[in-house]
Amino acid sequence: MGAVVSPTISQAAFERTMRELGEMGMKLQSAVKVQRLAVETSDLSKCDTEKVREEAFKLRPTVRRQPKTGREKKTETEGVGGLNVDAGLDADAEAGGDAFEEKADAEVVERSARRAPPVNSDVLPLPWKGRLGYACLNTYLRAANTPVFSSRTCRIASIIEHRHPLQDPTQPEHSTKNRPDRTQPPDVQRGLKFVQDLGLANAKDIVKMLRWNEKYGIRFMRLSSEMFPFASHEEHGYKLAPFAADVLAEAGRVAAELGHRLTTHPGQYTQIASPRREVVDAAFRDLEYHHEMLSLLKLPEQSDRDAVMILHMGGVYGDKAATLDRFRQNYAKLSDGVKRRLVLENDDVSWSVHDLLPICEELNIPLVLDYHHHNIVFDDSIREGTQDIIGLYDRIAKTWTRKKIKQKMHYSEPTAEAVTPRDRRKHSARVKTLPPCAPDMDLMIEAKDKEQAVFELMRAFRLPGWDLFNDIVPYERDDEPKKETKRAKKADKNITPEENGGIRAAFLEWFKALPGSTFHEHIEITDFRERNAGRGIVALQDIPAEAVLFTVPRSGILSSETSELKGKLPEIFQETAMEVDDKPQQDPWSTLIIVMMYEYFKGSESKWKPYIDVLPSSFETPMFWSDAELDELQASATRSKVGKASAEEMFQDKVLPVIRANQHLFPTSQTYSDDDLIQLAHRMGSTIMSYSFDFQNEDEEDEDETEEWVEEREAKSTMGMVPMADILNADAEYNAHVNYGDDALTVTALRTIKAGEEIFNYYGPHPNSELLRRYGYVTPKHSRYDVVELPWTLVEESVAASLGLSSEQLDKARECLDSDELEDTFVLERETEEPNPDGTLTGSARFSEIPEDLRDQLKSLLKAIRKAVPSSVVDKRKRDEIQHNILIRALDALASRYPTSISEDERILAGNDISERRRAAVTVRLGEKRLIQEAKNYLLGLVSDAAGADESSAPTKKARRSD
Ligand SMILES: C[S@@+](CC[C@H](N)C(=O)[O-])C[C@H]1O[C@@H](n2cnc3c(N)ncnc32)[C@H](O)[C@@H]1O
Repeated sequence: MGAVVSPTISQAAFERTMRELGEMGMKLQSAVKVQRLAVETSDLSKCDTEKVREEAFKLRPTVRRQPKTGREKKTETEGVGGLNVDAGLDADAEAGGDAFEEKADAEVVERSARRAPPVNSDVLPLPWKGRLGYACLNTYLRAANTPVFSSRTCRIASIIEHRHPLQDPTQPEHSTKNRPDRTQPPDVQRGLKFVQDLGLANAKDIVKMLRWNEKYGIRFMRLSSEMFPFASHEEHGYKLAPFAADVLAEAGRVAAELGHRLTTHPGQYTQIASPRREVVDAAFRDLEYHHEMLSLLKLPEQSDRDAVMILHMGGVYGDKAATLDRFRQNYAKLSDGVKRRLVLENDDVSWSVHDLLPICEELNIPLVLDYHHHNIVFDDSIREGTQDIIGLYDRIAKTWTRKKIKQKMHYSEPTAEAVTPRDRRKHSARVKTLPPCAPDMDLMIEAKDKEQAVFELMRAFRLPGWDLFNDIVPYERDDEPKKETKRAKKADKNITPEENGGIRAAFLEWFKALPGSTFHEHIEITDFRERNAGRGIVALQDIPAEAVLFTVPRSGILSSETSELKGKLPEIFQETAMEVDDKPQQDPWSTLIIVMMYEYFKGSESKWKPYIDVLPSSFETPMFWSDAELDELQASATRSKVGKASAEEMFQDKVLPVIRANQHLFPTSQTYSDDDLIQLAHRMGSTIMSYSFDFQNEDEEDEDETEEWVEEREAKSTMGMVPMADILNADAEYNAHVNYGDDALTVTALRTIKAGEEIFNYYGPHPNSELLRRYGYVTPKHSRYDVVELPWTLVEESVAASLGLSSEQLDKARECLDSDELEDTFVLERETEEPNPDGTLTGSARFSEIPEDLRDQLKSLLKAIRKAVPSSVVDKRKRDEIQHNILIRALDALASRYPTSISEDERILAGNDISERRRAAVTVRLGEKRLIQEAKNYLLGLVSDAAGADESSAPTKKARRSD
């Protein structure tokens, strides 16, 4: 028995420990950051900060991603409420993996200690007379209050989106308040200007970096290849001269004035020896782009010659000789300008110094020696280290001097514990020594800490300039706590692009592998965190109406029908489980939560693991707000609908007992406290709220049902999680539709979807308050559906005040009414049209009617008052007017429950420094106040119309009388 039980327990305990270690790792990481502030006091020989940092990263739990969708009863596309899920599962798995690898790691470190140093030479190039440089990014300036950097970029979809004018073109763009307005006609030039402006901002920052470098003794820098985003793209590319010549010339002027060297390094995909035509074409375009950028710097002759473009040979494509031949042929076709600047660099996979030197000599191409790469790809007949190439130094130098270009080299070091070539490809954050190069070399330090790595080297060897940066603190500055806090919060809430990309790619791959799934080739999952909308799906090319965007097989839906838990715990899924009295009755919510927790605890054993990984773990719904945040909703009825306590009661009654009683089915759950399990249930519940769909069970479909999808969802419908369909965001104007088929759900385009457009589902005609409650976001387009709840007590108070009744008189009148029939609240809303069949909206929304049930109930009360308090009887002809005035007074009372006015709220929303939650709360309460105002204006209109009618009828009567 023990042998069976204990592994489970130790595994569970282990996972828990690893989770805690993850948290410690985070703490360690921040501690390390703080330590790193003290560059001045760092002692390289004692403290390997890089190793500590690497360890901290290894232990860091994977973070999470963004909120999700919802569902709406009357619409067929029923996404449920939304949340942010995280990759907590992933984190656990990874952390577990790390621990299992601990032993192996120890071995690795030991072997590493035995390994020859990467630079096994006695030569130290001292006294140093050369230039040390860093590549592309200055970490200190990047983190400044106004960041300075040259790699602002965007996605192609953003270029396409920015072909449309901003909602308010007179104002700057804002991530939520002033976006491109897709209802306006697109203009290619506008999109082009958008991306070119990014490039200009990048290029303008070169001067700032140069001046900063100069101040601290750095005179060598690589320019970012991302300077002008997509400039070499086949379709979206552009020339630089027409718009960037001046800015680049200014950068070049400053570089020349200060004697700084500028170089570039086109990316790894720029390969002119590829057997694929399109790769070579793209490489040619990219090299021309880099050449144009460097030429527009208008550098003095020697500096211009030194402004080289470093290129790798690229792949081997199965045949080194053939690849070299292709290189020769294509090199011959390059423009003279490109040829002048082109330099080849040995890489860390295939092309060693020994491979490249001959072709460089043959074609008159300088060879840049990268020590780090060389120590991975070296001539193993000799040995690792620099000994095999020191003899080649002269030949390498000649490849430069014969073109009258100042030689440069690259230097970096592998991370401390790296042994295998794969491990060693990772550059360390800083470097500890100088390579055995000539002391006047231009040496590019390729280390993650960029300029900080250069400083550390300067300080370690007291290189010229080492005393200049005493007064500067590295990039983790403590003079910007606010900014850093804000950023850290965002990073915590949303996973990093890398993590996101990995999880997203794994999910897409998983989805495509589901039998029966399809995914249109012209759509892609996209990151919309910049506008707080998590992920979504966009069209990459125009997609015609009715095209199938993707298909989700029913077997891929996660529900109580598809999860194997149904077979393992049939009792909770039987219909009787909903009916037996002595146990709490399960319901579709509780069963789906249990199913999701089952799949969660299964971890990598779950069929849905890649899907669960992309679900959210944190949420913006009011369920997770603090009291202070909820207070911002003021008098909105939303506040009373959050339902946290009732949700927790349900988890206690229905979810926890099932998990506790079946721990073998929920491995590791025994290491969770009740509170932990409740938190997990919250997470699953909120995910279901904003992501799930309602759909009819296959075996319960009406035999005669000929419609493909189901309009009305009856009691037998099931809630399920529909991968991919729930990646779609929603909009009041939507362009996609979910069709419920027997075997699959298909999502089709309702109208032509233009390239760059987001694909939107429809959650239903929800007011912003409901969008917030279920999905955690609000949007101006849904304000047409806003509602406000008028409590009946306010109407009664208004009646008493208007008619001068005492509370006893009101009570007496109330006794004449059947209290069971009385409604507590009435919902006021605007009259608005349904969306058109193609998902667009026409017409406006306006308040045009007092709800009939409110009118009837008020009439009944007034009637009862007439009966109970005959002295209060008013002129019959005035009854309508009195009713209207009673309602106006009630609305005033309702409005007065909101402490701020409409204009104050508008001012708050117009401000920039407002958190997303506050913005959402203010939007909700403002929408309600506006509706109250509109309803009041409507009633005032009725009153004044009636007065006008009275006036116009009065003289007639008088006239009649005088007759
Ligand atoms: C079904 S999910 C949609 C996919 C989700 N964006 C994601 O990252 O997984 C529903 C959630 O997406 C977000 N969402 C959907 N439509 C949105 C919109 N128009 N604006 C902002 N957020 C939106 C909300 O957080 C909502 O709870």
